[in-house]
Amino acid sequence: METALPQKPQGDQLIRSDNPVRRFLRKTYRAVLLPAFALGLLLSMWGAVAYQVRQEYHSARHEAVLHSQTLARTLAEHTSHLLRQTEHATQLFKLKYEETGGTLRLPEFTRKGGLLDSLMPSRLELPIALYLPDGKLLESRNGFFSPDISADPMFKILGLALDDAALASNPMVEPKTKKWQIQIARRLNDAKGQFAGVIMLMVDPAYFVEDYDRLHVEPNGLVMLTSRDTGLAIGRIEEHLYISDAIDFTTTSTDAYGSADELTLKQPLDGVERIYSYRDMPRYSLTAVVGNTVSSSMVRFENQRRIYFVLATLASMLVCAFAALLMQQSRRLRRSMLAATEAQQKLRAAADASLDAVFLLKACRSHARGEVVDFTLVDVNERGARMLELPRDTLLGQRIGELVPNWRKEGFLDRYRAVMETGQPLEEEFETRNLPGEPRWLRHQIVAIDDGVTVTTRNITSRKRDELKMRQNQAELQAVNDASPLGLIRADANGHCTYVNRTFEAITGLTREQALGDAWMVGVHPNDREVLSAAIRHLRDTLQPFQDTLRCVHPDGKVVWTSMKVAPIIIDGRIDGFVGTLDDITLMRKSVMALRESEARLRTITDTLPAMIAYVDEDEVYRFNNLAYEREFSQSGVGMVGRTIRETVGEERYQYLQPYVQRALAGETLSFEEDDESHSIVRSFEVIYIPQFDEGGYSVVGFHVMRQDITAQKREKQRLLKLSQIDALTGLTNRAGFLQELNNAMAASRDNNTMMAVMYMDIDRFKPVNDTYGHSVGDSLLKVFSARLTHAMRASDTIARLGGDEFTIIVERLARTEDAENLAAKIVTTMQAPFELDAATVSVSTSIGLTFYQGEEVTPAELLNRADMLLYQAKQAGRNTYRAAPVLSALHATPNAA
Ligand SMILES: Nc1nc2c(ncn2[C@@H]2O[C@H](COP(=O)(O)OP(=O)(O)OP(=O)(O)O)[C@@H](O)[C@H]2O)c(=O)[nH]1
Repeated sequence: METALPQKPQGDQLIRSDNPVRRFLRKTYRAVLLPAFALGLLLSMWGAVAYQVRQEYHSARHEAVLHSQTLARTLAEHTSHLLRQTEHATQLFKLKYEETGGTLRLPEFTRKGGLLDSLMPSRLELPIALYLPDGKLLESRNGFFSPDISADPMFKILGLALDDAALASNPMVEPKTKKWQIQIARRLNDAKGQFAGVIMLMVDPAYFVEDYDRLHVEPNGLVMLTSRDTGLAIGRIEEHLYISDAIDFTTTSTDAYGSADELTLKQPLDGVERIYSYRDMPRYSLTAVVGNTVSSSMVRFENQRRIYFVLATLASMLVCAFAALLMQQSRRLRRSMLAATEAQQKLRAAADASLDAVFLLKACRSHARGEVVDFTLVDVNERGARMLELPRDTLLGQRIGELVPNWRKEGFLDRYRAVMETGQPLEEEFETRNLPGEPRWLRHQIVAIDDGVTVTTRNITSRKRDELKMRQNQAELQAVNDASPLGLIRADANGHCTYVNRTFEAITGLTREQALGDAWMVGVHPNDREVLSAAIRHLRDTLQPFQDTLRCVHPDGKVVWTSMKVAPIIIDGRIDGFVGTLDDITLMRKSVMALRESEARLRTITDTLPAMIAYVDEDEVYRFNNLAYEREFSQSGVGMVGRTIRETVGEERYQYLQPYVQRALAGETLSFEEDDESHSIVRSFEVIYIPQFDEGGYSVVGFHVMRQDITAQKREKQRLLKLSQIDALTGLTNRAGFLQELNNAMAASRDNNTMMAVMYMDIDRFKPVNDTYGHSVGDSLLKVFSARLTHAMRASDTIARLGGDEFTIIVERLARTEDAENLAAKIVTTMQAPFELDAATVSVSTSIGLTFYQGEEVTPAELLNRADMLLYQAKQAGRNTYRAAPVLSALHATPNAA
């Protein structure tokens, strides 16, 4: 919670609300101000430097001009002096000439150590000539002179002039020698003062400039004499001599620093820049010019200027660097201000958007002691206003003690004051009923600010409810875990135990505190700890649950057998921990062991029995079988336990057994016979299925099978049965056998819709035979009668002796009734022949009752009775005949008779 929550838009917000043009101008102003200031500073500085350099330049230039001028003056004075000396030489000649009455000649005058040498350096060997008054050359020395100068203006002037002044010509080029010369001439007078001729000397100006070294001209400096009238000039630079007739120059005589004559060549002599000055020699129309090179004249200035520029450059760099630094700092400051403003706005927005109610409170102090007695609400966000259920504007400026009842009583004032005094923030959660609306849970954060506190409040009622719910769930989960019959253990990814339930404590004998961390391993039997290592490896390799049996050992040595299951807790494909369960199987294991012993005993017993015994579960899978069963059904020595009946007995036999199996699994105890023709001999088995119910007796969980070979018993039974159905005297089927056969024949007739016949016959007057010949002869007659009857019938016919002298015959698959009647007639006839007996020959006859059957609804007894009735009718008809009729309509129809 920050200490300030601005109420109004700040400066940057105002800027943001400006129109784009003003914003652009402000930005431009901010961007340009500092660079412009730096630029102005640089311009001012460089302007000052330039001004100073310019001043220095002019000063240096002026000094250079003055220096040149001094040299030019020296040159001019030297030249003037020499020329004046030349004039004096002419004057001396004049004087001597006139003294000698015009006899002085040049040799005399110019001889070594003569008059001329007294005035002029002899080494000059100045050309000298003496002209007659008519202008003709009288004599000359050291040079060429024109032979006639009568037309020369200077000669004319001298001829006319009366004064004694010498005339000097302008510098000129002597046409013949092409040398530059100054002619100095003086009038000679004779004794009468008449014009007697002219003495003339010629001076080569080169001489003046050749005397260069005296002037101390700077290296590469120029020394020059020039004629203002002719433009002829002769100069020297170092060892080079320049002669020109086209030197053009201008002169300036004043400048800002006082008088200084400077000369400027319009056409430079060479590429070297010089500062020239001059000195006029008006008498000779000459100007002495001296020029020093700028490089040598201005060397001090150049050094000075260089220093100025270096210093100015350094200063400029400093200004630029400083300006750049200022701009950078300005940008940073600007960014910081923007960031601060933005952060302030975001903070405000965050405060308004916050899930928390935010209150900014300023301390109210008592006048007397300055003690904090209340707090004024300086700012509050929207959520805070909603919490107090008042508009925000209304809340601002109000005292919190008046806004929230019981605020002081519940100790908030003291806590706020404590936060202010200690500076330590306070965070607490509490339930309040002081605020409008429902009672609620609040989380309160109090932070000290300057002379107040900020209070951040969040409604955590729902979270508190969730926590309560979660604690309830945890308690429930704890109770469930503790009530679980399974021991539960939770371990982290390193296998360190973090939780066990009560059952785990009971199984391992360790308390929860003892089990945490790695200590729970001591509860595992030392020989089984490798199982745990294997479990961890398995889980890490496969991420699949692991199950095995594990022994736990209590501190007192008691061993508990458990079934252990461990599964990894996988989060994002990585093992985050493990959850394991321990199931106490000690009792079950004892039961299993006891069961195994019992089963072993049972197996021992049942293996000694000849009967085949097995147990099949509800899935028709063998769970037990004895040795006899295995011998009967095992294929290739493969055990049967775990295999189904279908797999064991084969598909064909299973189809036969399936109905019985289903009946047994439906809860029926049943017994049936099963014939086995799979071997070379046909064997019969008696099979008994006894269902096994679960403990409650409600559902069938399987059935017991008892199977024994009854082939021998069955054969004996059949033999006895057969014996019981045979008449001992005649070997024919007796009454019981006949009734069985009759029953079978009637069923076949019905099934096949075929007709059959039943004959009931009796020997006529048999009693007299017994009476006459004795009972044994009677028996013999019965035997022979039976044999003759058997002979007369087909093998497929059934012939029986019901008793006494009564016989019955079953004829099946009759095509017509007539066939049976013909058979009856044939029997009657056959029996009429005498019977040759051992003791006597006896003649008897027989009577037959014949009836037919083809699916009618009559019983065997009724059918037989019907034949008996027809026999009676045959007897009544006088015997030795037969009577035939259908079984039902016989009473109403007239029976056929032989
Ligand atoms: N020898 C001998 N006689 C028998 C046997 N069983 C019954 N009898 C006699 O057979 C005689 C049967 O006589 P009946 O059929 O009643 O009389 P019948 O003389 O044949 O007279 P009708 O049948 O009316 O022609 C009786 O006298 C019986 O005692 C027997 O197994 N052996």
